[in-house]
Amino acid sequence: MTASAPRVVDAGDALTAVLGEARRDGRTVALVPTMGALHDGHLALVREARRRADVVVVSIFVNPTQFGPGEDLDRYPRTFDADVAALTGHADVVLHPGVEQMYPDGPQTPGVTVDPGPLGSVLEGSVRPTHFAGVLTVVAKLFGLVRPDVAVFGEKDYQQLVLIRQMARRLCLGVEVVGCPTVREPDGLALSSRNRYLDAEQRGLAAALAEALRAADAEAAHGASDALAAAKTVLAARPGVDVDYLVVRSPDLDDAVDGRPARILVAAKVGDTRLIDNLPLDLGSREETR
Ligand SMILES: Nc1ncnc2c1ncn2[C@@H]1O[C@H](COP(=O)(O)OP(=O)(O)OP(=O)(O)O)[C@@H](O)[C@H]1O
Ligand SMILES: CC(C)(CO)[C@@H](O)C(=O)[O-]
Ligand code: BAL
Repeated sequence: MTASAPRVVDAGDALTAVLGEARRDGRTVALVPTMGALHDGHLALVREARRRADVVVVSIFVNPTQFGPGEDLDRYPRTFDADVAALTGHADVVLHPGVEQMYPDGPQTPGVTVDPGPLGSVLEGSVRPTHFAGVLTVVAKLFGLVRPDVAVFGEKDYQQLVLIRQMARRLCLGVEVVGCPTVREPDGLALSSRNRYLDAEQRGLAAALAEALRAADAEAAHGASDALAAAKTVLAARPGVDVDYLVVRSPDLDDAVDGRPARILVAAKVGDTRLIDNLPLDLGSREETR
């Protein structure tokens, strides 16, 4: 049997019709928001969506409001036909809205921007100050268009996942936000659409991010400072990796406490390409382990 291609719709009547039909039949709907240039990390989210709902909608929209001035909005990879082909047999609907449909009154419409609060200004937000307002606003709009029962996001963008969970809860959006573990290359590099910007030498250097996180994991039983020190040692040996931040935080991104689960998060530039990664850590405490 040949797998059927997903139905491609924009944010107009066809979307309303296809979702209305599903709802009438009592089927549940999962949404996987993406910016396209799909890879196996995205497909893992789509498979999780399939496990959790009857109808799987994947949105492909390169959202201008989450890119700051001088960022890569114009050169962000756009591979729509290949994306639809990759989703064949996996997704039911591809939502591909136009910018004017998502922002009918212009991208910076006063009164419709979601405020990410203090967590939006740290870590990624300290380097990309308007980024999370753009992400949360477009995700809220996608939730409004699709009204999903479940929405699936990757842990690769961990701060984004925490903020979207907060938004869904605080705005009572009635959607279950599910996080999926990061899918990696064999050397540990987290799959990312931006990896295609890397040349061969940079690609080699980029593996240092995951290597540093693994080194932290190996020391985690000794507590947060030993874990952090191990990761720093790895990154210090790679001068071509320009670290923006390397921190250990609680799963909610508050300060980490030894003896508890935590996350280590890293962001670095390799050439002109900014990469992020993170890993869960199970922190022991020095007193217990020494
Ligand atoms: N390696 C990965 N494993 C699991 N999920 C991922 C991975 N990469 C991206 N995702 C998730 O896919 C969703 C869509 O992300 P997006 O389209 O921005 O892809 P991306 O590869 O993260 O691109 P970018 O290079 O812009 O960061 C997000 O929820 C993101 O966290
Ligand atoms: C969630 C998202 C699709 C919103 O544009 C984007 O930030 C992404 O791809 O992670
Ligand atoms: N995956 C996060 C999207 C962004 O960096 O804009």
